[in-house]
Amino acid sequence: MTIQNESRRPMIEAIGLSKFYGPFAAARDVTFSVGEGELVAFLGPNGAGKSTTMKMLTGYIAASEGEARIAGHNMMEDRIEGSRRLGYLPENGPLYPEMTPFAMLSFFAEARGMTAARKKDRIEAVVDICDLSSVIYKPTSKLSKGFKQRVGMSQALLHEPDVLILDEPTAGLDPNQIRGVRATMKKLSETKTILLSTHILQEVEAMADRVVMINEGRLVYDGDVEGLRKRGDNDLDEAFYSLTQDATAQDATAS
Ligand SMILES: Nc1ncnc2c1ncn2[C@@H]1O[C@H](COP(=O)(O)OP(=O)(O)OP(=O)(O)O)[C@@H](O)[C@H]1O
Repeated sequence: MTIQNESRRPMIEAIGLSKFYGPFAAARDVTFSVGEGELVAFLGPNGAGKSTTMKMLTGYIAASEGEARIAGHNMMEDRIEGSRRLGYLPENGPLYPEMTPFAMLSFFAEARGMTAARKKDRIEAVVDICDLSSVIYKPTSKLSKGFKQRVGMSQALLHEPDVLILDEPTAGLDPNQIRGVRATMKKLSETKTILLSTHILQEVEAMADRVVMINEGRLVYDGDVEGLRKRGDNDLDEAFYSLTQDATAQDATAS
């Protein structure tokens, strides 16, 4: 990716997002944006607040404070328009595990008001992209973790969104499956804006050229992979360690 973020149209915007559960802040004043065509890794240890922030960005849960925008649409006030542009892979994979992938994709295509011809085209397209042809008539609950993730991905891609928010798309997969999912995402990143969460550093190195990192609900880094590496004496593991020690002491700007 050669264009700097500043010159791109913002497609995913977190503007001072906070989520409180009683006195506990799962996310606190999280602000960042992802420009058109960028693939950004959303990094943080378990429990850092990645899923919570992604759920606010997609409009799946309401923010306690702040605003989420997708392609310029406020996801609380204008969620339908924003959702037309957005594909979301939730952390626990596809909905409706008792359905077959074909039944689920048909259901979502109809719910989105697709014509019969478009429904057929789009189902064929996502079955091809996600390599699902061997399982489309098997109940999703009976599929391997890798196939379940791909079913979730097919649902996220069905309406041809140009923005993708993917919550740990490689979680629980074996190395071959991870390779497949990464290849799919690299291909998708040629035409789409992608935010993907992970707590795996190799994933960041392999996929993204920008990293947004949170710890204990707060943003602790927003910059390129090289800048992150420098935070840890040229070692990503070290950078991750130091940025997750004391969230309140961190400077959230890139070096
Ligand atoms: N509905 C809820 N009620 C209370 N606490 C919650 C709720 N949802 C999330 N949390 C807490 O908020 C914090 C952030 O959770 P979140 O799932 O966003 O983290 P994460 O970075 O996605 O972690 P992981 O990588 O383990 O999925 C955790 O401490 C979690 O227990």
